[in-house]
Amino acid sequence: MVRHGQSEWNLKNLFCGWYDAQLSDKGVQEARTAGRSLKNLAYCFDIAYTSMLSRAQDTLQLILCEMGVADLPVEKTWRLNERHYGGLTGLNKVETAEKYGEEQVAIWRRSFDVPPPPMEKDHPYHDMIVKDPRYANEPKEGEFPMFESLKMTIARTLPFWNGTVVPRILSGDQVLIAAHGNSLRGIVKHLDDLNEEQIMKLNLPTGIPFVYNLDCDMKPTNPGSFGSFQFLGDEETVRK
Ligand SMILES: O=C1c2ccccc2C(=O)c2c1cc(NS(=O)(=O)c1ccccc1O)c(O)c2O
Repeated sequence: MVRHGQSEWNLKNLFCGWYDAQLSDKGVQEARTAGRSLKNLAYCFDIAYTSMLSRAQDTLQLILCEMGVADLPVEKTWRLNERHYGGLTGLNKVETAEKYGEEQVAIWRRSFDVPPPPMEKDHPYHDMIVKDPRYANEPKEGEFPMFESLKMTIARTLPFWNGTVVPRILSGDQVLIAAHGNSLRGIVKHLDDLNEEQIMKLNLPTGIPFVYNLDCDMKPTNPGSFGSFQFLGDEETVRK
């Protein structure tokens, strides 16, 4: 699995969520480097999954090109999208604190199930996101989020993991997932049976692939430092 490379909004430290920010130049380089390390380590995949957002899709394409397998089957799902930050989408640190106060920010930072405020109809990015043709078929009516807590994000990512990825892996396929910090947290929390505090401490670095080897009970077999995945290439700090 790999978290997308740095995006233009990561660079500006803005809440991005479902806004379709592009990769920064650094993010493009990170994705290429990830592809080269996967190629050098002779990884080969039968299928790849990614989100509906360009920063993850482009990271995946750059990786596949570097590996020389640009024609690998790819499936895209909203369930791998980044957490939806609701009304905070597009705000930076100062604007968030100004608008909601340091106290509220501190509560949000340490909460697993406290959601941000919803993205209202008059939000600058509301129509751009809700009316995007990429979401014509899904999420289904009533499933389209206007805000998500981390708990809510994990709850809509795991049905994809259990319903689509697990059968693939049990059939013997090697799977590559290019997604986002919080949707990948959901999968890691599930595989390593982490509690809420542990998963909130885990900050996956951008563009560094990490590997799970799973047994026939879908339990991780490789021991690891934090959780049981292992980073390829140099490991950055993965804790806050
Ligand atoms: O306000 C939030 C927040 C609000 C609502 C849901 C989740 C979070 C959240 O997860 C979070 C926040 C702030 C910061 N740090 S910060 O206050 O320095 C900050 C604020 C705004 C934009 C970027 C920043 O780095 C974090 O590191 C977070 O993980």
